Amino acid sequence: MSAVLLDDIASLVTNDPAAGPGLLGEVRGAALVVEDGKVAWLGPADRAPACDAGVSAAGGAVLPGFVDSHTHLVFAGDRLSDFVGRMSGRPYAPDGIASTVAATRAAPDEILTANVARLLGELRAGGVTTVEVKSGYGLTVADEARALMIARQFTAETTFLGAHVVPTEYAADRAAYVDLVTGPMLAAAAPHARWIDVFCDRGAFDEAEARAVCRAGRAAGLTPRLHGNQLEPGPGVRLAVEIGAASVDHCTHLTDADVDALANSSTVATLLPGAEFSTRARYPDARRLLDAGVTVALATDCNPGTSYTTSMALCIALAVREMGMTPAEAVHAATAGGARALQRDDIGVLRPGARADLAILAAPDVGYLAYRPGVPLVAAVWKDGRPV
Ligand SMILES: N=CN[C@@H](CCC(=O)O)C(=O)O
Ligand SMILES: [Zn+2]
Repeated sequence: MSAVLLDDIASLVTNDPAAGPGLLGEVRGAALVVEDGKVAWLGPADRAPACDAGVSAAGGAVLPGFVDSHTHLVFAGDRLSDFVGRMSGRPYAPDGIASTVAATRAAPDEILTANVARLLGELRAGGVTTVEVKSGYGLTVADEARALMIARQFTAETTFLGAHVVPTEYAADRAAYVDLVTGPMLAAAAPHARWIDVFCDRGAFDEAEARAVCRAGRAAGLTPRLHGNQLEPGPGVRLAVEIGAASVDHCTHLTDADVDALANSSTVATLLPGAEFSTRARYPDARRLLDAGVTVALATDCNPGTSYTTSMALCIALAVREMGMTPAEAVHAATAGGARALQRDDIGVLRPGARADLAILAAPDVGYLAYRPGVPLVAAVWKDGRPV
């Protein structure tokens, strides 16, 4: 296959400290060569090798494609009325999930598949090149397996979230539902999933239930990741660290002990500011986590209940404006941080041998993603070395 030179890059974010200074490993006045879907070379433009073809970045910034490590894309219907209620002061509660479960169970495969495709198109247009997708709005053996099979058509990063909430038909017997999730539902889901997740929070699952779900998932070959500490301080972060989860997501209400535990672990803290925006909740304190040495990721949490956005740029802007991150830290968290949360080293970075997944901005610096909030700055997206 022929080599393609991407030239006229004002600022190239590599996330590779060997390539340039700072957290982002930035090269100014750069070029990048793509071959066979991978990065073959990058560096100052005046040292670029000759190539068969060339593309101009038109003086824009180029960065690794965003890695969205937390989404719930397989659903039907919407929850606009919940959102409107919250904007008038009603608090978020997980019981709203039941209405999305009902709509999702009733929807034919074609509707769910088309919905995922539409949302993935939005994510892609906004610069996301890798996406994790959870089940969790089926909550029966057949509906959870179906959600994962649909998600698998689009991504290898699929997550079994049968333990999202206890569905209404099991309200009188929670233990029976945990048995279902850790038994027949897990058996049906595992062939279609890489990860297992559990919502460990008020109104969802307690520590013992969450531990049982994670243990069963690990025994079935899935790696745990958790929703934790979204609604109140609780056991989620502690449990995630204890079991060696890849990531604990939300992290809005943390104790000093939680922050210490994360700092001394390999578990990533994935922050989801779209959820705080759309539930009018307090934002997580990213500064506190970063200063303690915790690895932080940013993700959209795209779902109809708490965060119906596909815009990673919005998440970056909120992280900078509301959570104490610098623009560089937020961009790093949305790229390299997401890759860490998915335990991937071939994405979230641009260096020779990495996947040529990248976004080209109609702006000269990635700081513009926060500086110009709400403006669609992603001019082009390449996945595996090809414009998409
Ligand atoms: N918090 C748990 N799950 C989703 C919300 C699901 C919903 O309300 O539909 C989240 O990550 O925010
Ligand atoms: Zn979630």
